[in-house]
Amino acid sequence: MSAAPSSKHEYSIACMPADGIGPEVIGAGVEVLKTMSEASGGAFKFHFEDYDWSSETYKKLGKYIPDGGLERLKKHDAIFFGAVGAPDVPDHISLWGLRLAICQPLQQYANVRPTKILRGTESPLRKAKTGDLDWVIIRENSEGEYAGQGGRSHQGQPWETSTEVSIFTRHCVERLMRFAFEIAQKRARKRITVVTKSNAQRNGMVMWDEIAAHVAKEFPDVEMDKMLVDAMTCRMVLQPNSIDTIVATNLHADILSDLAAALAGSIGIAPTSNLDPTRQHPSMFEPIHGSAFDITGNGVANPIGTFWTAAEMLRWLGEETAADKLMECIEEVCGNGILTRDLGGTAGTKEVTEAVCEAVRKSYGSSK
Ligand SMILES: NC(=O)C1=CN([C@@H]2O[C@H](COP(=O)(O)OP(=O)(O)OC[C@H]3O[C@@H](n4cnc5c(N)ncnc54)[C@H](O)[C@@H]3O)[C@@H](O)[C@H]2O)C=CC1
Ligand SMILES: CC(=O)C(=O)O
Ligand SMILES: [K+]
Ligand SMILES: [Mn+2]
Repeated sequence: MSAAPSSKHEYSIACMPADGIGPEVIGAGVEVLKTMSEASGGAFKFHFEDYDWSSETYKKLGKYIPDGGLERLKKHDAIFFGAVGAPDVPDHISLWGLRLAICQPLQQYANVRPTKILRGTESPLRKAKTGDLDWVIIRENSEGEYAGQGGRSHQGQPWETSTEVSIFTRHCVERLMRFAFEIAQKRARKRITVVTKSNAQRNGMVMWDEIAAHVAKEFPDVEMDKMLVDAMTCRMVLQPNSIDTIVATNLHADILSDLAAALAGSIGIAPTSNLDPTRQHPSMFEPIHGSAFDITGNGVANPIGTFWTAAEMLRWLGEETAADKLMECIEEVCGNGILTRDLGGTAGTKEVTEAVCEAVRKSYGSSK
């Protein structure tokens, strides 16, 4: 069972780089975490266990997760995940075979996706500077459009039929809304935007709105507004400063969070936490991006999204001070212009990783 934040300061981490640039960025993330542990003089420790579950495993064995695999995963405090997806496996097989096959049974129902413009980096938005865009998107991560309900019949026939049914249950929407409002309440601006599409989607999304309004009553100090998802894309681009916390469905938030990352500079910087807020199961931490086969093996993948992910994992495990320190080191390195190509720089994955490790050592006063 997953540990609640505790005084033991020793954590068992399942390391699952999986596909594409996953091994490159997770390798870099593990290096940074080990450096932090060492530089802190062992104030906290990690026991990493490697899991080679990937599209290669699938091609060899016909499945991503071996029998009994989920039970093995449950004994860890957290899962540090790269990305799944390979050019020669259909994307729906890989995503359902690994990422969703972990998130759903482990009830990691809250997906947290913060974004901001890091120091030393630029937003493609002309007027947005560091500090102007500082959002956290809370994505429903257990049902909605990715519930997996539906089917296909009469394949290949002119009358072929397929359904992709969105599922919204009161139980799941309510627990997610409460989680999102709690996050909004802890942030300085105490402001939440409930993203919806209740004009066109007249059942599930109408219930979604009603539950949001109901939960909002428990949080009188949180200012809530509601926005249709199409209009939300305009607001994100035109008035980034008017937004703080966003709560949205599985699909809507998936799309909005890639947009958010790009508006903050690059998809290569953004982290994701797949949380089981009850802490009954381990939570899973991953960069927001996918396996990026177009740049795999070139040594250019931006590891910042994975470092920020590592910071979010530290925070969840109760190592707040270390998490803040790591974020400060990331921003220092970016501020010094050590940036990968996606952020307009020339540094490779290795250079950025070494710079962050050095900043970590300095920050703990153990620079070599
Ligand atoms: N959670 C997961 O495991 C996810 C898996 N995927 C899978 O990944 C595969 C590729 O999907 P795409 O739609 O291409 O999305 P992607 O996020 O892998 O790549 C989109 C674009 O962003 C660039 N990019 C991504 N991460 C980067 C980084 N760290 N540094 C620099 N550039 C970066 C890529 O080079 C590419 O041009 C597919 O199989 C997809 O299903 C996609 C998203 C999430
Ligand atoms: C699958 C995907 O794109 C995501 O989880 O963000
Ligand atoms: K990922
Ligand atoms: Mn996505």
